[in-house]
Amino acid sequence: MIAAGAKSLLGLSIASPKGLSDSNSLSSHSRSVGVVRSCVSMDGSQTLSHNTNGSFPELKSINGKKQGPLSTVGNSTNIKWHECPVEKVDRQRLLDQKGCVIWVTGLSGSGKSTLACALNQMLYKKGKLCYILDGDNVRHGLNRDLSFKAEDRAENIRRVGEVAKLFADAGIICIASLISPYRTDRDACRNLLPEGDFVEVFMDVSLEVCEARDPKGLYKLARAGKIKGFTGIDDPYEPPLNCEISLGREGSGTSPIEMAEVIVGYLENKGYLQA
Ligand SMILES: Nc1ncnc2c1ncn2[C@@H]1O[C@H](COP(=O)(O)OS(=O)(=O)O)[C@@H](OP(=O)(O)O)[C@H]1O
Ligand SMILES: Nc1ncnc2c1ncn2[C@@H]1O[C@H](COP(=O)(O)OP(=O)(O)O)[C@@H](O)[C@H]1O
Repeated sequence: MIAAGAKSLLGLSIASPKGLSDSNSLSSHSRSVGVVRSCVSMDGSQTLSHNTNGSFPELKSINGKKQGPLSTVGNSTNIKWHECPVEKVDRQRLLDQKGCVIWVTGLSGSGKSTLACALNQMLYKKGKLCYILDGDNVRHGLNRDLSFKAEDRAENIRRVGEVAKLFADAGIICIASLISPYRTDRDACRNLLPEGDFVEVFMDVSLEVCEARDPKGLYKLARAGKIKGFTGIDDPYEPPLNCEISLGREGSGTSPIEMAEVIVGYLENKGYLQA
């Protein structure tokens, strides 16, 4: 409970979540802060306080850190990374889990979305916070400008990889379920994250099975030439060479729940279901 760790520091009252790391403690930053008034949240607990004029303390002035150099990243010039005293490790303690990305790749109809939902439900029941980035869904908004030609698929994966990285940094278990047909695009997402935090899950389901399922009728349209560049029909799919988890090979008889259990077991073993 946030109130349990509330700090009163020379007039600066900061709600300190259970286990806020000492290295991030705000106590040493309190000197330059003037008169402040605490906020009391709905449950009566004390939260981050603000100055009497209503503004929150200026973190830049209380940080007292030297400013780093300006950078150029892509087309963004003169930009600077801003640090915050509340870091990933603190968010993870709050959630009692470790942020990571479960990247589910496979043909259309291989069961990516079904698995993502089953996994989300299973982790939710264990009190773990997940968020699903599903290819179909993300293309309804953030990536609505992208087509299915190779460079747009690459941009689709790049953006989702970056968003997934932010979710992982938030301490959340992010499940990204996209066809993501190209190895280099998936590997680029892997390389955005610390070692171990990117778990590639391959839905190893044959084209024949996916086509027989055809829940949206897209394979039928692709076979009829009404959809061009459909993955597996007239567009490539490159299966992973070194994924962490491979699921769904015919004959294994794995249901979505059994598949989700495999991933939960993996996360438990690797320590991601605790801070
Ligand atoms: N040409 C073509 N090829 C493959 N898939 C197509 C295509 N056109 C539309 N769709 C629908 O889009 C869904 C896949 O989107 P993704 O963002 O996951 O694709 S990709 O990762 O950019 O390749 C995919 O959803 P899933 O069936 O859930 O995989 C399809 O419903
Ligand atoms: N493990 C499974 N075994 C049998 N059928 C499945 C399994 N997972 C999903 N399905 C079915 O296959 C179809 C495609 O699943 P879906 O999750 O939408 O795949 P994708 O997201 O990869 O396109 C759906 O009709 C779904 O009910």
